[in-house]
Amino acid sequence: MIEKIHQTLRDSAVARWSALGVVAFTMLCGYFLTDVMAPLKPMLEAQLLWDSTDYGIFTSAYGWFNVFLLMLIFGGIILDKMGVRFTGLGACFLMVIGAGIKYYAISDFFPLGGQIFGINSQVMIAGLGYAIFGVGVETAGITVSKIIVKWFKGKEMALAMGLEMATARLGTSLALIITVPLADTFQSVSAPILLCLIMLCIGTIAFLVYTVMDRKLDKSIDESDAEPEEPFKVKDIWEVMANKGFWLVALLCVLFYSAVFPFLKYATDLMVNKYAVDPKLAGIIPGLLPFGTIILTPLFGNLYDRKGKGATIMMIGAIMLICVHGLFALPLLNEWWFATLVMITLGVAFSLVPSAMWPSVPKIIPEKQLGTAYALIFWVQNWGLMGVPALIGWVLDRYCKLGGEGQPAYDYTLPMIIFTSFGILALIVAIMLKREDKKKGYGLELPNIKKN
Ligand SMILES: NCCCC[C@H](N)C(=O)NCC(=O)O
Repeated sequence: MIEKIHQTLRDSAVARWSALGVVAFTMLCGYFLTDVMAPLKPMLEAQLLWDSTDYGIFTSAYGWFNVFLLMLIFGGIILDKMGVRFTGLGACFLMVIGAGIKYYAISDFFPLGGQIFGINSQVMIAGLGYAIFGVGVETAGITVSKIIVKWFKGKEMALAMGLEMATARLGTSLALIITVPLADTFQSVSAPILLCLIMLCIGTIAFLVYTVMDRKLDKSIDESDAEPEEPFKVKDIWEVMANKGFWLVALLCVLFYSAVFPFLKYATDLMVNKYAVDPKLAGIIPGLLPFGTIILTPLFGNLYDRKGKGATIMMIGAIMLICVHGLFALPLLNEWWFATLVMITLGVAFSLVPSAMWPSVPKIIPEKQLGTAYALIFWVQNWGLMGVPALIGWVLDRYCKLGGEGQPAYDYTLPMIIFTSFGILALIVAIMLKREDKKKGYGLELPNIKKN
């Protein structure tokens, strides 16, 4: 007798890779807006009279609601309770609303000159928009992670996560490379933000398409013999939080990402001030970083899927991070080509750690708690994404200003020492995670693809 094999839609390679393509495009649109203001820092200072502290406050707004109003944690609970379709669409709408407010604040329609809590009202309103957008894009991020686990568990999960991150980071590269030329062409700082707003609307339509695919997947799961998923309960949060492996991943995440994403917000300015790169071209060098990760993150993800060694990969990434920021801090070879080489190395580190870290979470946490676990990790990470840019902006204004006509505005040594320290702490945590894996047998050093 021929045994009937009950398949679900995720067993179709075309279906699962198409689903990935659609949600990855939505994330690309989100990442574009996230980093669009970074290359504009010198323009914001020259045209809108912002200083580094204003820029730091605005950039830190990304995490205001996620951190203080616990929006990310609510997002994770909603995700586990209501599912990916409802949560993903809600996240897209928040991104569009936030981007709209940010555009209004930077556009010519905004009345200049006011203050809110003693801070430039333009900075505060742009920050409000960015804070709402931050809730949307982070919730979209955890939703997409859960979507990938749903379609790819036991298959090419790390490769899929790597490809999703790679696509999303195309958005970061676009932001860093095309923003200044676009603002110059239209003679307007707000023109690139308007483009982001349009792209976010298209990204929302793409997610709507995904909801149709997701419905079909659920239907095929219902019709198969697959075990039904246990429903999420609030006590699951405490279970996740009682897990030491979870905390180590969360700590590694905040330390590692604090040395990368906030660094990117200042990297264009670093190129101008330390390496004397023309401000019009300065975004190209940091723009190479996400570009490098576009190729390498899926490559390392594929390696993890097939060969394992996840904990070791994270340690190597942390060591490279320390070397890179150390080299940026040293008064050595202040040449654009040297900065480019170091930036490419950072791209390798920035591919290694995420390609192993995100697919390791489902090895530590059961699937029904994954939304909450990713949300908690993103919440911890958001303390860094919020606090570090504000800290660096303040440090620049307070300790790094250089005087004199024709001189660069800032000495970046101290900010780069701060970023190096995050790398050192990340390495210590990565070593602890490897030890914990040995003790608890999470399987971080084992391949993800199960051989039948
Ligand atoms: N510039 C985008 C910030 C996204 C942060 C997000 N919480 C995250 O960590 N995503 C994974 C990644 O490596 O991009």
